[in-house]
Amino acid sequence: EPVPRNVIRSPSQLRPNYDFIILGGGTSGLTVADRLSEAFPAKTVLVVEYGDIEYAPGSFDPPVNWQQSGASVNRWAFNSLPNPAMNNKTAFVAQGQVVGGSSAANGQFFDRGSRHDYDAWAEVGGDEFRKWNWNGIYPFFKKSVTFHEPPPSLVKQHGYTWDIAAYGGTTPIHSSFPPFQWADTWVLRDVWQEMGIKIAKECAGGNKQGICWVPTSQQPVTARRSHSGLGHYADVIASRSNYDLLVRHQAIRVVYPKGLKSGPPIAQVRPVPSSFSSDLFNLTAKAEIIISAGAFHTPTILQRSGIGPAHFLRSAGIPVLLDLPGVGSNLQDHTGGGIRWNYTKPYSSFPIPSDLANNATFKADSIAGFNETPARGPYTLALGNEAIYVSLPRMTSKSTLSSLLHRIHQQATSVPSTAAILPPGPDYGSNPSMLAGYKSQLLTLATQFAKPDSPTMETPFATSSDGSRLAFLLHPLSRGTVQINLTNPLSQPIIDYRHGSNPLDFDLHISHIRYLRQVFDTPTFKKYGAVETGPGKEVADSDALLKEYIKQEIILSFQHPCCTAAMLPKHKGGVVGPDLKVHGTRGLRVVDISVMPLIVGSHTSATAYAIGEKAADLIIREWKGR
Ligand SMILES: Cc1cc2nc3c(=O)[nH]c(=O)nc-3n(C[C@H](O)[C@H](O)[C@H](O)COP(=O)(O)OP(=O)(O)OC[C@H]3O[C@@H](n4cnc5c(N)ncnc54)[C@H](O)[C@@H]3O)c2cc1C
Repeated sequence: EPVPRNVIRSPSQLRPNYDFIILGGGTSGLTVADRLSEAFPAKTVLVVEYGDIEYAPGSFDPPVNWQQSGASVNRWAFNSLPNPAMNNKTAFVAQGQVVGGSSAANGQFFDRGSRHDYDAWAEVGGDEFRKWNWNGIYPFFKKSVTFHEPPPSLVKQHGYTWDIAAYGGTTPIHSSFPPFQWADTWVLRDVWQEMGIKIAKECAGGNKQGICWVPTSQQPVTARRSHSGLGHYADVIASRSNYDLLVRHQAIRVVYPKGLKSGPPIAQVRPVPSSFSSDLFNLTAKAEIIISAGAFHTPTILQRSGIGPAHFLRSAGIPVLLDLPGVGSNLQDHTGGGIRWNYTKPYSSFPIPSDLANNATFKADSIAGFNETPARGPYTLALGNEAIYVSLPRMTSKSTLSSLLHRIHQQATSVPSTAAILPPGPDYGSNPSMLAGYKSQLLTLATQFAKPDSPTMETPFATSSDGSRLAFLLHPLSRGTVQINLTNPLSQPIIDYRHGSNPLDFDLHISHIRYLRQVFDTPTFKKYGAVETGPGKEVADSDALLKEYIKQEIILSFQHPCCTAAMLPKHKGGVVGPDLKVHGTRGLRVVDISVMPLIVGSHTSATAYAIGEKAADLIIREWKGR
């Protein structure tokens, strides 16, 4: 397809100024840009995006680049600092670097959190933040996506279930169920039911527990990826003369020439690649600067602007404009270890995932099938479509749960222990606002963990003949940081997850793995002679050995970094208020998943869209008629 005329590559093509300037053209950023340019035909919107625009949807998708690893043209790949509590292992974590952001590079698993996850945002924040509870965000989930009901033939073949009441939007962000499932999906589906886990009809409507079918963020029929670069830019741009997109440019910082109260600030931007600070140029917004550069880059823009943890900024030689220690703190992500096994009795399901690697004819047919219309075969599947979600009360004994909750309360109510969990120093562990915020988070999570319908563990499936399954820790208690690189503040940030720095995360992992091991007692696993290869009974029976196993096996990022510019009151270490305005500033908002105060118990793209939709609604209400 031709590149639309509004794609801009050089500053000379820009208008003299814009009403709204959005820094980062990813999942949430383009959602906001689309809605603002639609609502205000007489106002101009500019998006500044680091990456390029890709007009071959699918070119970094299957079959060419299926389940890619490492960096590529459309994504950054980072290694975190070593995690001392995890045998000093580093996390590998990617971020979309393209128009569409991570929605153009992700695994397309398109679930939403439980209603309790969003209610927890409101609870941690307090009364002012109530509009972000489940009832407040649910309409924006519905608006954010067009769900395509599967045809009866697929429903019959795979048993897909859904509840159309959870959807209802007409936005060209599409979700659907693929025509294909691996044959051995049904093995684990049987196993979960034998363990007493119930099949849920729909998990996107706030009640998320049990065995869930999860749609993929893709077009039905063609099975091509649906992402914000298409649905919130390419698909809508023909009718918008007020929506510009500047690609291959990096937002460096915002500047308040006349002080914080006379915003909006100026945005300073430079081309990519660039090694000269003289390449920097200014962009002027009449209404607002809106930051949506993702959980790693949003805090770097703020920190380079002098908005962030004061002591750290001074050590970086940056004049402090605003002391907001929450900028770049509160980093969360999902981690997980799991169980492994081999089948010892004949296991004849075909096809299973390893057939793509081992069976050349099957692989060739799968590639051909993906390119047909309608598409068929395993490459229509992206990351998969099913998972179980289980709460602590449904997996552990009452005494294990109450001991865990007791220890969370102890951490929250004793300042020395709360402080010892956070990063050390005056910006974090000895900062009263950061302590107050973390204490609230712990107490809120303890309440949530006690609820039988609030899952703490996700395990996606299918299996394969040599099986392994992971237990995602949906609500971690450890908190990390993102900081600009002191030797080169314009380069990529330093990511310090600090996984396991709250030792109770190990207790959660231990509960999850012990629970998952019940698969070995099910008739279906016995039928196939499933033999456990990890962790094994001896290890699993010992807290100490199981902890070592977890350290060894754990995956340290499921690619869901978030929460680094949290929506919380300032006295709780928050960066933005309930209207997503940066505390103490004028004309500056953050609208991406950095604003989550607590990570949700789900993959994060659907929530990124919903945050973008709700942010746009707030901004439109404020500027209507002005
Ligand atoms: C490999 C991978 C797999 C994933 N799998 C899934 C999945 O299966 N399901 C799911 O729901 N979620 C998944 N996620 C997570 C999900 O996609 C993201 O959490 C979500 O899309 C983030 O949205 P965002 O708007 O906050 O940021 P992004 O969509 O990442 O947008 C940020 C944008 O800002 C741009 N940018 C950054 N810095 C600058 C700068 N200084 N100047 C200008 N532009 C800048 C980036 O290039 C990017 O386009 C995955 C993510 C990755 C990376």
